[in-house]
Amino acid sequence: MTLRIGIAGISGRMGRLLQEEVAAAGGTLSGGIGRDGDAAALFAGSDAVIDFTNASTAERHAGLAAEHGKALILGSSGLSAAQETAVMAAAKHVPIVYAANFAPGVNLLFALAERMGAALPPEQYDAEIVEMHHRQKVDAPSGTAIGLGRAVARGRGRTLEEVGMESGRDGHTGARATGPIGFAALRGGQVVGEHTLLFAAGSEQIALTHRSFDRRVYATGAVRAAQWAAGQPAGLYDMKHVLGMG
Ligand SMILES: NC(=O)C1=CN([C@@H]2O[C@H](COP(=O)(O)OP(=O)(O)OC[C@H]3O[C@@H](n4cnc5c(N)ncnc54)[C@H](OP(=O)(O)O)[C@@H]3O)[C@@H](O)[C@H]2O)C=CC1
Ligand SMILES: O=C(O)C1=N[C@H](C(=O)O)C[C@H](O)C1
Repeated sequence: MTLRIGIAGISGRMGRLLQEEVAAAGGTLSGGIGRDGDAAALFAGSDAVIDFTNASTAERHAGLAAEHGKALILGSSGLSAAQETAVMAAAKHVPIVYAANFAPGVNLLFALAERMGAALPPEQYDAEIVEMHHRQKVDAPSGTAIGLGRAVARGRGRTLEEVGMESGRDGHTGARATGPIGFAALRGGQVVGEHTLLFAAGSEQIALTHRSFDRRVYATGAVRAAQWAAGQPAGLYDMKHVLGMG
């Protein structure tokens, strides 16, 4: 039997592509909902649900996945700490792939960010993350930018909360502090997604940039994650597990 995949956010930019990618991967589209849809019925009739909606809906869908015993692929960004805690609680009951970014190249960048964080000490190298997205994006910094910040902090043996985030610099900010990771978010036009991680020191700078040209790269990754997750025990996973990078 083919995997029955449901889509939450089916009329959105991602949802429209996900429909095509489910078919291309040989899955069965079990249904799709927008804001007025019946989420409980979607979960009941699916083996796995892919959610690209928004933070509060994602939290609710994590609860429904646990209740119905179904795998969940979570692409929505902008979740608060409390919402992420709720996702972690649901993942005790079902497999959940919660990925800030489903593009393979970005997941390699996460691994490189951790290595760079470990190799380039904060006393000498200021870490800055710049991202740009389309004008419709409602959250900032992007989930991917935060993921990069978390990876750099992890490389430095700390959490992002411990090292601190400096974002929205404006006016008389004073000199840059040593340690916090800087974030800048640009919004405009129809930019699919661009992220640059850079480390600046007194006498050198190193920067890595990822650009997505087509959001289909996320849809392909999310469907691949659904096929992978359906065979996994309960737990919280991300794309590095799906790609065999973790
Ligand atoms: N992790 C990743 O790789 C990626 C993550 N994203 C994230 O995915 C999310 C969606 O992005 P995008 O597709 O561009 O956004 P869109 O705004 O285009 O689509 C979101 C869709 O969610 C639907 N929605 C809103 N509330 C609910 C609800 N309660 N139940 C079901 N559906 C609901 C909306 O439906 P309606 O039409 O009824 O309003 C809308 O169509 C964002 O958080 C974005 O940051 C995006 C790309 C890649
Ligand atoms: O909203 C988007 O479009 C994207 N959101 C994700 C994020 O917040 O990082 C992933 C990708 O950058 C596109």
